[in-house]
Amino acid sequence: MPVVVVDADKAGHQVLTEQTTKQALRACFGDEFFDEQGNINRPMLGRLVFGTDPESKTAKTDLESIVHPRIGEILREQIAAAQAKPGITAVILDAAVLLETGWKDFCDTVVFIDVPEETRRNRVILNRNWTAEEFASREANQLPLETKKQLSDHVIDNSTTVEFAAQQLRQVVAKIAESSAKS
Ligand SMILES: CC(C)(COP(=O)(O)OP(=O)(O)OC[C@H]1O[C@@H](n2cnc3c(N)ncnc32)[C@H](O)[C@@H]1O)[C@@H](O)C(=O)NCCC(=O)NCCS
Ligand SMILES: Nc1ncnc2c1ncn2[C@@H]1O[C@H](COP(=O)(O)OP(=O)(O)OP(=O)(O)O)[C@@H](O)[C@H]1O
Repeated sequence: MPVVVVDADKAGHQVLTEQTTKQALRACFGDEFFDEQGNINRPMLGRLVFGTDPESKTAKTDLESIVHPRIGEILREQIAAAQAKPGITAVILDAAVLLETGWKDFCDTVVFIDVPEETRRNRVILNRNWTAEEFASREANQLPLETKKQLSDHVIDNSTTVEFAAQQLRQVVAKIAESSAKS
């Protein structure tokens, strides 16, 4: 089943390398968030915006107001490019903040990937080198998962293997493709 995945985290990283964004971020956050080559220090910015300091919330709002419009543009472009490819069954937009940002409007259907809290925490500690605190603060900065789940059209259980989750995803994509072929 040919699908294209558009990754919002990747688009976010790309935006942080663009000159216009870097100028706006330097003006907003200062030189200390850049290394000697002029690249943004992502871990440092992450610590600020997902931190417990009183200024963290404002910093996150400032960061998002700078980067989200441009990320949205890139996502739209990537989705359009994927749709133009021959033989594509679906385009999957992978975005943690899909509902918060309104990027949901680029989609026909919203799929929630369901994983118990302890498993989620263990996976990112193991694979992303996050601490339990980093995991908690990222999630606390998103809509509550129960809300995300309620606002979604489909739920996929990813508590076990990637293969099992992929199998469910294939079924969801087939169902959507079938109903859009009918309409
Ligand atoms: C703060 C930044 C510099 C931290 O970079 P870092 O490499 O540590 O994280 P990365 O970008 O890989 O994101 C990893 C995860 O953090 C969470 N996260 C990232 N940004 C946000 C956000 N604005 N709100 C809530 N959670 C977020 C998501 O679960 C995401 O999948 C970076 O995340 C960023 O620029 N965020 C703003 C853009 C954005 O919203 N990106 C997420 C698109 S889904
Ligand atoms: N079924 C699975 N078995 C083992 N590890 C998994 C499984 N599914 C995902 N992971 C791992 O869990 C971590 C988080 O998964 P993933 O990046 O897909 O989540 P995400 O919801 O997109 O997170 P974020 O929104 O923060 O990017 C990754 O390191 C990934 O490799």
